[in-house]
Amino acid sequence: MSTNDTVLVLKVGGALMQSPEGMQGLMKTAADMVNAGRKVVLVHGGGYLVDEQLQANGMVSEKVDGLRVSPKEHMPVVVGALAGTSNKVLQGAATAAGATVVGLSLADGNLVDATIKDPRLGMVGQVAPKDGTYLKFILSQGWLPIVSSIAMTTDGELLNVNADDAATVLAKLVHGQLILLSDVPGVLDGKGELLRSLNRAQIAELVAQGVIAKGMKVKVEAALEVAEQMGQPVQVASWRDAAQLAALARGEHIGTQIQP
Ligand SMILES: Nc1ncnc2c1ncn2[C@@H]1O[C@H](COP(=O)(O)OP(=O)(O)O)[C@@H](O)[C@H]1O
Ligand SMILES: CC(=O)N[C@@H](CCC(=O)OP(=O)(O)O)C(=O)O
Repeated sequence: MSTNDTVLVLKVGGALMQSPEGMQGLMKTAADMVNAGRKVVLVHGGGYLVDEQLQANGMVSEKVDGLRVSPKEHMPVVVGALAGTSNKVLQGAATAAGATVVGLSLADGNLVDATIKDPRLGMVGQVAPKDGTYLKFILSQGWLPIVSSIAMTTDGELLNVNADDAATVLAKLVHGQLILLSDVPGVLDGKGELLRSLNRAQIAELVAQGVIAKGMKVKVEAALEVAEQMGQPVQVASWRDAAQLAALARGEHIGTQIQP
């Protein structure tokens, strides 16, 4: 059961940063919740900005099954875009909305164990929960942590973690309620209609049919893993819709429920 003490882990994708109104609406919702005593962790991507910055630096980037192949020489740009610009742009918007913000990454405070996921993907990280002390301290102060998906190996090598996976690991770390917010209202069927609820078998069928693909495949798989591990549904919804955000603040279910 979710209570006022349950940590809400909200993940936002990179498209949010391309929408000033979307960003303002989401940050107002988050800041109001925090200032009302809710514990909220904001985890973010920034895929669009990574694309833009790699291109501006003359680097060609490709994704395999929704994951960015990340050669070592791309990492300074990737880290700059995610842990730098994206994190600070979001911090600015949340500060303006009235929250006290700590901007950090998965590499901070021993939060996660990070290793290379698959050498064929380069410096893409796979993460597991490690120590929640730092995050819980930030939350105990009534502050809003905004976390980028850059992680670090024990040897100090920086890794690029898909932001849906980053949100997953933090939800597990604090046993929080996970909500993945994207630029679509939720998981859509072949006709573009919102699917209110999905279980493992239904997801497998939609993936096999190619209806759930690309970034949504990573998202739904991450959501299913958390839902099953924690025995509670994970929501996939949109940051675009003010009514959905208001419902979210009231603790109502929005978008698609990925069922355990
Ligand atoms: N069945 C589906 N329902 C909704 N979106 C889908 C589906 N299949 C693929 N997608 C794509 O997945 C995108 C969301 O994933 P992604 O781009 O990774 O979002 P974010 O950057 O917000 O994490 C949608 O914008 C859409 O283009
Ligand atoms: C390994 C991997 O795919 N990393 C992602 C991290 C950012 C991300 O996930 O951003 P969105 O949430 O906006 O898609 C990337 O480089 O794009």
